Amino acid sequence: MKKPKSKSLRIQKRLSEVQEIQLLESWLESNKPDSGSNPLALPPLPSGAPVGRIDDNTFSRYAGCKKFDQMPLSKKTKDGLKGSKFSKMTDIQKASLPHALCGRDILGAAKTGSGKTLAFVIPVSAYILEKLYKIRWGPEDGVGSIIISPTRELASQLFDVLKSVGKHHGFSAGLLIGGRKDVDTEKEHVNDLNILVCTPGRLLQHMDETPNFDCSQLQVLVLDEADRILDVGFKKALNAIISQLPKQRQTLLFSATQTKSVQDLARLSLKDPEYLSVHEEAVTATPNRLHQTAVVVPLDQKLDMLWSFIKAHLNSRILVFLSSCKQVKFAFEAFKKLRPGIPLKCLHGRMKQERRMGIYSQFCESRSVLFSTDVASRGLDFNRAVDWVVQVDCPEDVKAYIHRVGRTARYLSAGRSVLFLAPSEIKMLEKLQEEKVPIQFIKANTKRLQPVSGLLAALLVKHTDLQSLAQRAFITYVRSIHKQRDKEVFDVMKLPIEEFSASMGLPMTPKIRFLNQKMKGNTIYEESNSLEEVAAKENLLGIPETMTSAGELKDEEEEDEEVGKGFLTSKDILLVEDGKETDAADLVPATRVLKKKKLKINVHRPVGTRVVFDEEGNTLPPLATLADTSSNGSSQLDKDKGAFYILILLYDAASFAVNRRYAELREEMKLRDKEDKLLDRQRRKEKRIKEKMKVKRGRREEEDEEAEDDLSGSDTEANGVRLNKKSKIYFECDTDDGERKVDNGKTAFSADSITLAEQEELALKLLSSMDK
Ligand SMILES: Nc1ncnc2c1ncn2[C@@H]1O[C@H](COP(=O)(O)OP(=O)(O)OP(=O)(O)O)[C@@H](O)[C@H]1O
Repeated sequence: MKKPKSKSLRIQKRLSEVQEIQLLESWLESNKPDSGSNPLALPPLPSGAPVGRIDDNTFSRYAGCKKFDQMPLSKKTKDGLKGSKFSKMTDIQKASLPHALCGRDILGAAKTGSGKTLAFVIPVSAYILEKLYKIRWGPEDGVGSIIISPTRELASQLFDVLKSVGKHHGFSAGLLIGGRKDVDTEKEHVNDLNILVCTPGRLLQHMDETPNFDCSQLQVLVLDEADRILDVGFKKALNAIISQLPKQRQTLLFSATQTKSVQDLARLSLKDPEYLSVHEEAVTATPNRLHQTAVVVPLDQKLDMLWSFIKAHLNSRILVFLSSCKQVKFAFEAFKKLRPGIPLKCLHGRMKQERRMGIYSQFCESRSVLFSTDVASRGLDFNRAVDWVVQVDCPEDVKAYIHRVGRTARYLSAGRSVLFLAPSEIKMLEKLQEEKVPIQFIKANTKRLQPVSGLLAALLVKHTDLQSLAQRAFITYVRSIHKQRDKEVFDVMKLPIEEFSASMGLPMTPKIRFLNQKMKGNTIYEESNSLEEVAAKENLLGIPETMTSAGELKDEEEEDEEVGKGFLTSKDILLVEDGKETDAADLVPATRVLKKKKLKINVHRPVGTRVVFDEEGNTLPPLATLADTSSNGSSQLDKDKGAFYILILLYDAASFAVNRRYAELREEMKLRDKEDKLLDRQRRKEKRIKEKMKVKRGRREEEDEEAEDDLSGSDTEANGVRLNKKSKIYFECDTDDGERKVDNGKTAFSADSITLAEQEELALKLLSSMDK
């Protein structure tokens, strides 16, 4: 009896949905604007209308809308947007939403922090919602939409936005990222999800391993940071993913630095894509509220400069970019021990995922300094609260620069950035300017530089683990420069190797084999290696570890050692239909110096003399100050407290201390070496003497036997014994100087130094004494 009742209820429900759709269609029809009518005057959509996609005819109507309210979005989406405090659309949202809602493929480009996320999250949720309503999309229909992000943190952030905007909806969504342990539980749930937010590696893993994983019904594919995902680092993984997706789908590509490569786009089988570059005509490629500066800092002073910068901005939230995990680890560990007076954190691809997420949220919440690799360079929003972006290591290209600085000055907020350029990297400044990056070149104020090299040297003596970290960081940095593609900016032969090593507190310059070979004219890694090959060899620079599938697997392996923690964390929520939330995702010891370069720092200079460097790294006359900006010569410090002046200072005392310490260490090592050699020589000498003695003793015994044969008498045995005994004493008390002590205290010469005649004479004496 119950069955027919529930069936009738279902029919009733379906009918009301059909009525809702009809209501919407009639509303759309009746509200069709006359040409020239003001789109802002559109009345709101009927409450609860299941609006998703629009057709080409209705598209133009929404082309001029400025608010989310005016768009053909469902009440639930609008409520979600309102709840997240989004009302006015940003330029990219205005430009892309109507197209996206029409089901068109889009290549969306807009400056960093301009709201691209919503530009794809809204159509995705709108479309999935529409599907849910119109064709009764259910778990059995499989995955309807996939959003791919290059990093785990970004995927997680996207997922949060989706949750917030889709709060009132009933679709299910899941976060699939590397570094999470409970893949099996993930496999059980993944088939029930309508929307997947994922990193390429993990998605591919599910495609390969999860039974019945079905993407054949996929409707919308989104690539956030599209140029990065289409880059060589992800090429194989992405090709494998694409090969398993249906060609009939909508594809949305968004990035601040969009790809226009025909080859890339062909891989994605885009259909007449809309290229929406809202800031293409803009004077600058970066946000207008971002104040960008660059300063020339010799490589061996970059740590001094960073330390001074941090000490001068203790009340700021600072994001520091370094080029490799090892450098991040070293700078973080060393600076932490030096206690700058502000909390320090670090983020890199070799960290366990939970820790990464924890650090990310902590940095969003409180004032601190975050040392990071490029893993944090794209997409992350850090609560729009980053005051400063400091690029200690030069970014690999202009794109990387734009994404790094884009972590500040997001949406309507302001921000500042500073780029430390080594004299050999100055070409980067030109490249940035060519790409419409309004960067102001400033000179260093040497007065406020606080050198840390001396302190680091002392730390490294105390903490051997830190010394090994420093060595690795040094080698990784040098190698990364060698592997950079842009040889105009990066030239490993121009690096002040010894000075750089000393600036990290290292007592000796670590040996770098490839550099040695390069100097001899043979490079280990050919310059013609593709980035992909290089990336396969090592995860360096613009290829953050997490972004390569290899990197992700490694992290997963590490994490697999940890048992018992589930993948269904509170951050990965499946929004289930009833609205309830369900839990868902090289060191060679330093012995030889490769190239003797003349130290720029004159150690014979009297301590306390101030040295000022110009932008080429050359010394300037004493007390030259570099505080003025190049353009007007006015003191930037006076103008703006926050602006960055550098600061070079009394370098002598520190460098003198470092050099003295190195000299002491060298002396100590020389002494130990000498002692070891002496000991070894002595041991070998003793061995030789013993062997000779053995031979002599044998000869002596033979002679004694002969003598015995010549002698008459009855106590031969006793005599022989006595003779042997004396012989033993005679030879056993060898001294090092070739003298032998006999048991009666008289000195006798060794068998080596007495002649045969003397030996015979001695034997006769002994025999005669025995006769007595
Ligand atoms: N319409 C809007 N109204 C108010 N705030 C918005 C709006 N759209 C986006 N934002 C906010 O602007 C900030 C930047 O947005 P988002 O992260 O989407 O930028 P993006 O263009 O994707 O940046 P990136 O290029 O770095 O990835 C976020 O804090 C977001 O909440």
